[in-house]
Amino acid sequence: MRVENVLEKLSDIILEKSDKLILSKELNSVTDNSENINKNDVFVAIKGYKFDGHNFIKPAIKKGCSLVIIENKSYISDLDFPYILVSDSRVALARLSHLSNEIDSNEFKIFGVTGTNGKSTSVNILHHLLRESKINSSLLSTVEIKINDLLIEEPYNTTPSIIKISNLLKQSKDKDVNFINLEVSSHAISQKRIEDIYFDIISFTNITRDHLDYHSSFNEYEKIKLSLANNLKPDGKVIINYDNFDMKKFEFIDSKKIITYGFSDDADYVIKELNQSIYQMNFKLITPDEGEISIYSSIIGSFNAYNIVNSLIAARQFGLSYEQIKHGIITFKGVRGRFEIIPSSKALGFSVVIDFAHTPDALENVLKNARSLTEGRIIVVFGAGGNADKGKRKIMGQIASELSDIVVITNDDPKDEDPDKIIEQVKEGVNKEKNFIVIPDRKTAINAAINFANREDIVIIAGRGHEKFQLFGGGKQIKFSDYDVAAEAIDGLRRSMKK
Ligand SMILES: CC(=O)N[C@H]1[C@@H](OP(=O)(O)OP(=O)(O)OC[C@H]2O[C@@H](n3ccc(=O)[nH]c3=O)[C@H](O)[C@@H]2O)O[C@H](CO)[C@@H](O)[C@@H]1O[C@H](C)C(=O)N[C@@H](C)C(=O)N[C@H](CCC(=O)O)C(=O)O
Ligand SMILES: Nc1ncnc2c1ncn2[C@@H]1O[C@H](COP(=O)(O)OP(=O)(O)OP(=O)(O)O)[C@@H](O)[C@H]1O
Repeated sequence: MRVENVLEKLSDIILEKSDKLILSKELNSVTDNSENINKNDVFVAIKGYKFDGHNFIKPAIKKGCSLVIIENKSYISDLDFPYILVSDSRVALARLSHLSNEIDSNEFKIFGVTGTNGKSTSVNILHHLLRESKINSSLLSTVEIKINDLLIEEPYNTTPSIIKISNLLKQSKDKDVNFINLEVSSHAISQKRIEDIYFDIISFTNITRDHLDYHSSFNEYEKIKLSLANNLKPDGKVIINYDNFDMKKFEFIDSKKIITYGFSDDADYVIKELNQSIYQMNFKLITPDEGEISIYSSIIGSFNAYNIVNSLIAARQFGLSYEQIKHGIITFKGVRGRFEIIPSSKALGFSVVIDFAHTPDALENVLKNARSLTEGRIIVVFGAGGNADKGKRKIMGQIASELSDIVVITNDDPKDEDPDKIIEQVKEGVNKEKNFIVIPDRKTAINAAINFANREDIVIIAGRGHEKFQLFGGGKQIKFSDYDVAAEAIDGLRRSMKK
């Protein structure tokens, strides 16, 4: 990549350029982080939420970058260095990442899923279906980033930075991986983490309340999510959960591109006769091309029936046969921390489930699903995360107390907020006539809930799913896995019962 290539790639967003540019200058790579500069890199200054990258131009130059891309004109006056002023640094970062990696999203088949819930599960299912059919596939999801079966990283963000996505596309290309499964968060869309990535299939699972700390209103959150459709390839398809959306919202998309699914008879793929126990689920699916088929799965819940059908439609679009798909669904064991049952709880006659439900809608779904599975009681342990949407806390308290028999309110990831205040806000929604208890220490809360359980009960430990650390103020992290803590409590109980 040379300076002249950069100028060409950014031509429509360049506002001004320095007269120090040497067109033939060979550049190494591109980064927006002054800490990661290698010699001859391009440094792109991004105004972020915590920092302004423009303040790191000098350290970046000191570390050996050869070109800076900036967005804020006021930094030019004392800059005696090759620069390009652009109208949008985030767009520049995306384009230059793809340029330096020599990738173009049109070379890949990309499945992008957005929605408040169901993204990770859907992309994981499609990745599994492709892998079971011996097809190369990459997975970029909250829980894991994988190229084929190789774990590359357990990420922090749901959608990685554009630099990371671009690098993963490059690594995928080098390994002959053509299929990419990408979770797309609303933050990623608004921060242009998917700029210049065009999708073959875009799926909308549902849009319910979340992240209203970040987006100014629900309408704004919804608008951002729906705008993902602007990144559809010309021959791409859009998959929509018919039960969860007013289809009028999609009138801006050519209806020939839309494929719907749901329990509603009006959907293109109709789910029928869902039967489930705690260990398996089966349902019938009326398909437009194969008539009625039967689906068997070891992941359960009507929300997972949605996720399965979502991925099934994408798999059909990517050319898999129904035989391949049905086989893949049977062998799919679920995503870590998503209605994950701890097998050892079975020996105690009740079930302990780890679930990532951290939105009102997800909590409602998971509790309703649990209720439909047992005659016993539902015990829920949950809290609400700090530095996040405060308005959802009371609603989650209401839902928990309405839909379960015992509510144990505890800490989630308080982050920089006062944990007791978060608990108070959750408690506001709880019906005080019903059984509830506040145990701030999460380990003690999980232990208590498991000790409350009797035969046939289901204990739902909600909110943190697969996460391995609990986050407290000032960036303090404590190793904490809901699964491990619950498994230890179950073992302790089993040992004490044997005595
Ligand atoms: C608020 C937010 O979303 N921030 C995300 C954003 O960071 P940012 O652009 O604001 O960057 P910043 O930290 O302010 O820094 C600004 C610039 O200065 C640069 N810098 C900074 C320091 C320095 O020493 N040198 C330097 O050059 C940085 O590299 C950056 O270019 O872009 C980064 C890269 O893409 C993200 O990692 C980061 O996610 C933070 C960590 C985060 O917590 N995000 C959450 C809210 C989030 O994105 N969540 C969604 C959805 C989760 C869900 O599904 O529920 C997600 O996709 O993960
Ligand atoms: N299709 C769905 N509709 C509603 N709730 C769902 C759906 N799928 C999963 N859930 C619930 O949401 C939780 C998170 O599921 P999943 O990880 O698939 O969603 P996500 O959109 O990827 O969320 P995140 O980006 O926060 O990881 C699950 O543990 C379950 O409680």
